[in-house]
Formats: sequence, C-alpha cells, structure tokens
Amino acid sequence: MKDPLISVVMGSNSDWDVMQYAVAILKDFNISYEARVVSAHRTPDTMFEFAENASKRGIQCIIAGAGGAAHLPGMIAAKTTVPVLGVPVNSRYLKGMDSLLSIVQMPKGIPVATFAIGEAGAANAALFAVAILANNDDQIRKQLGAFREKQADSVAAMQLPE
Ligand SMILES: Nc1c(C(=O)O)ncn1[C@@H]1O[C@H](COP(=O)(O)O)[C@@H](O)[C@H]1O
Repeated sequence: MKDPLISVVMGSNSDWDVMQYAVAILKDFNISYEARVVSAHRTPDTMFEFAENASKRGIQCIIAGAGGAAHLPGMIAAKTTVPVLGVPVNSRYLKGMDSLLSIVQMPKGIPVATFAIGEAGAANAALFAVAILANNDDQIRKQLGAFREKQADSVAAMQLPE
C-alpha cells in the first residue's frame, strides 16, 4: 500500500454517508488516501497529533468533513500548513447550515477552503484535491482532463421528456 497523499477525516462515522463521495473520487483517480474518524471535540489530543504530523507524513491535502458545530476542519488548519478542504455535513436539525457557517467563517490568517453542504461538496473537495496534485503530476492532469471530457459528453447527451 502506497503512503497516503490525501487524508480524509470526519468527526464521526455518521458522516460517512456524505464523505464516501470524496473517497469514491479518490478511488476513481487511483490516488493513495487514508480515511479515518478524528474529532476536535471528542478526541482533541488525537486531532492535534494527526494535524501536527500530516506534513511530515507527506500528506498533500486534508479533506475534513464534520456536521453541526463543525470545528474539526478549522482546528486542523490551526495546527498544520497542509491545505485543509472543509466539507459541511448535513446536520439533523439545521440541515447543514450550522456546519457550513462553522467551517466557512474562519478568522483571517487560518484558511479552510469550504465546499458545498453534503455529497456534492464531498465529491468536489476530492476533485479539488486531485487538481492540486495535478499541478505536479502530468498523469493526474490527463486523468482530470479525461474526467471533464466524459462529464461534458454525458451532459451533451442529456435528453428531456417531449
Ligand atoms: N462537528 C463534529 C466534531 C468536531 O468538529 O470536532 N466532532 C464530531 N462532530 C460532528 O458531530 C456530528 C454528530 O456525530 P454523532 O453522529 O457521532 O453523534 C457529526 O456530523 C460529526 O461530524
């Protein structure tokens, strides 16, 4: 197994329904990744250790998903200079608006690139991570180009009811 380039973390295994869409993209592109549960609130020491070691471990991007008081992406970003891509997970009562605002409203100086709520956000975070890797990898750049072409072809072929 190759060392992971991308780390996908989430606050709880209940986030998997959304975060699996990020993992599916990384698998499609054959990018080495790891996926794990880490919580700023529930496992703060593990979260600190994870964030502090990410760069040394060769992690290029961290995709962090969380719901509700979604402090995980921001707290990871506070402890590493590895780019953090935040995915707001749909929450039961506020439908992910709480997650979105918790992730996007970072104070100046500690950025988290914030994506849409839910599965589209998770998939786009992974595509963004792939685009970052593509800057220094021709093979990945070609794969990303092919992905876009295939997507454009399927949109061009879309039919509407008469
Ligand atoms: N937002 C956070 C953090 C964190 O930010 O550290 N840790 C867990 N959670 C979120 O709590 C929600 C409910 O978790 P449970 O389903 O385990 O009760 C999840 O969406 C998780 O991301």
